[in-house]
Amino acid sequence: MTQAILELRDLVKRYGGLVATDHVNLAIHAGEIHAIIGPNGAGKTTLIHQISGALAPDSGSIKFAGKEVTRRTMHERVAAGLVRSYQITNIFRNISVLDNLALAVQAKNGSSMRFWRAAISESALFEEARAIAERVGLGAQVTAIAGNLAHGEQRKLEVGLALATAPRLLLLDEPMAGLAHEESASFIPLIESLVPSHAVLLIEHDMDAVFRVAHRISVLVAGRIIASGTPDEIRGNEEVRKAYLGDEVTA
Ligand SMILES: Nc1ncnc2c1ncn2[C@@H]1O[C@H](COP(=O)(O)OP(=O)(O)OP(=O)(O)O)[C@@H](O)[C@H]1O
Repeated sequence: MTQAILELRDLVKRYGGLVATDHVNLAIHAGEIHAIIGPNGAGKTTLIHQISGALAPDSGSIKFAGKEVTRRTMHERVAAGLVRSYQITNIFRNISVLDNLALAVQAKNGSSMRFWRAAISESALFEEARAIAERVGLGAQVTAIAGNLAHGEQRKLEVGLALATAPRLLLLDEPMAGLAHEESASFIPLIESLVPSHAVLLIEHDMDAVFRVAHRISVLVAGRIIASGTPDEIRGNEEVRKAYLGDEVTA
């Protein structure tokens, strides 16, 4: 097994009397797609907020790439390569796909002055932006105004914006929510293509997609991880069936 890129130890988050994250221990390995599934209200969003840095845990620790990041800001985590892909809200809707990506690449590189300094750096910027557009399947839409893209294409652009920050671990929070069937289907190869160059932590309600793309799955119920394993192991786990899956993935 490769080394863990992300390690959660005894993570706890309470909302008043409710324990939304109940002593969670979890290791995500470099190059893997790791999905977290669980019923509504299980604590998936709360967990991903703590990993991204949007929410501070009450106790426990988060280690990323061997370093303690529990009290690090979201910005510091992004700089270290721990990046969450936001749903659409990140996109500048009035500019092109390529300009959106170029701005994200520029942001990663720091100074806004650098953008104007030399033609060579500007062309390198757009070259990188174009490569990312290709990578997320938007190569033919680079000149399109982002706000005019179809919903599924905007989701792909969001992933592209996250990729522009050169993440080591990408947090994908329900990337397929609200997508039509064909749009979801075209998202699956995109998620698969992110590894092994990036690790992916996926939260997704579409069980068919999860069981297809994930290398490992952790099941969260009432704030606790009740099982972690390969899709086959999770499918065959009695406790998981009883607590959550039922007959949903018995095929
Ligand atoms: N800010 C908050 N204050 C109080 N309770 C909260 C808060 N945010 C979430 N909760 C509660 O914590 C529990 C976990 O919520 P969370 O949104 O993390 O679950 P989830 O697994 O992401 O659910 P879903 O799949 O429906 O999005 C739920 O019982 C929820 O009602």
